[in-house]
Amino acid sequence: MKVFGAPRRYVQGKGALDHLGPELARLTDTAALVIDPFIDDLFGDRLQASCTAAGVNLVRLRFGGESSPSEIDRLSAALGDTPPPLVAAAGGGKCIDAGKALANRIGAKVATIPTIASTDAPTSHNYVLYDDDHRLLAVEKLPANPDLVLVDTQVIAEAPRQLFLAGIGDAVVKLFEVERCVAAKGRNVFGADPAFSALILARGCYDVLRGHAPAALAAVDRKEADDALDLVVEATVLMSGLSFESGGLSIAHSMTRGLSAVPKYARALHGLEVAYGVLVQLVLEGRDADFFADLLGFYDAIGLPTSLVALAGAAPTPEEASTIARLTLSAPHARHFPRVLEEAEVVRAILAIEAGQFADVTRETALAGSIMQSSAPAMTI
Ligand SMILES: NC(=O)c1ccc[n+]([C@@H]2O[C@H](COP(=O)([O-])OP(=O)(O)OC[C@H]3O[C@@H](n4cnc5c(N)ncnc54)[C@H](O)[C@@H]3O)[C@@H](O)[C@H]2O)c1
Ligand SMILES: [Zn+2]
Repeated sequence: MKVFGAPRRYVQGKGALDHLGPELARLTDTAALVIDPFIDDLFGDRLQASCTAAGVNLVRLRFGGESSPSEIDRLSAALGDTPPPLVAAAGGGKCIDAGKALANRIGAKVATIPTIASTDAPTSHNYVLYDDDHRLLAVEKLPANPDLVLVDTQVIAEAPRQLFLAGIGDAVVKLFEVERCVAAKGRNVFGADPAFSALILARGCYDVLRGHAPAALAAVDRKEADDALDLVVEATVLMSGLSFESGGLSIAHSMTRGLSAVPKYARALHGLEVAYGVLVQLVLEGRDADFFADLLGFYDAIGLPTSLVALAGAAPTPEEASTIARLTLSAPHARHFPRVLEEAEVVRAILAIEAGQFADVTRETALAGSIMQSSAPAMTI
């Protein structure tokens, strides 16, 4: 069976925050709002006013900083005995995930209001829980994707550039991962067959980023939403999220399992880690020199990392490269590749990239993995 999941309604534009009230009024007359304290100070009163004008009673809860069971206990207790039928969350990925966890706990609908375009949390039906020491505990699932995603592009334009760049990195890899998952007949995030629509969205996402990411970053530098930023936000928040959930993942996201186990890379932003990780995937796929010249030109133009030195300021030791390769291959999405990968070839790819040898290693691994050409049914658009 193939499954395609998506939010019920997506609203994006300059000044979208002022539409929160009318949008929530379509769903409920009472809502809780889990809100990043920084965002509450800037926009909390404005969100409250929009809801009051639309007849929606909004209970504001300031987010404590971690998407953890103890934080969900605290937020849930603050709502008392009559929890609202909808939980909205305004902030970064952690705050949104805490809002989703709270909603799941009390059986409420979900609305997300991302204030940075850095992750796929706003549209997905997943949420990530950590313990109070910031260690990953679990990835949980909501019964459905959010009922509403509301994105104010001016808020995103005023947020930090590096988080916007990380969102671009997380989105640019989706085409290559969905292609591999589809070709390998892998499973998407719903545990089902990938939907062809997800591949089309991943292709559209990639094309938007290649065409408009530099101009969108310039808009972030000016702190002013424009048409380029508008398109890129739709790609990084909506298209990226839909394409990975319904299309599936591959080596690029599997690399985060290896990178997060090596202290010098563990603190890098997720989107920058996967932007690097997809280079390892593409070397293993056997892409040619022209392909890399084109893609690396794009990376250089916008500041995405083309090596681990660029990601975190230090090259891996051979032992660290082995650790990264071993843990990467233990990730479930690593099976979404047309052949079974050996640890040694992943290590070779990692070390070759540090030496700037993208296409040299390509020839070697392409020969070693020649079954890839014959067993991968190409899905072209
Ligand atoms: N649910 C999913 O599908 C999914 C997918 C990817 C990642 N995640 C999760 O997302 C989290 C990471 O999210 P993130 O990268 O957004 O980081 P984050 O949520 O930690 O936010 C980063 C910082 O940005 C600040 N911030 C938020 N909006 C701002 C604004 N407009 N201007 C200035 N600062 C602002 C926040 O206060 C915070 O300090 C992780 O916990 C990860 O597990 C979830
Ligand atoms: Zn991601």
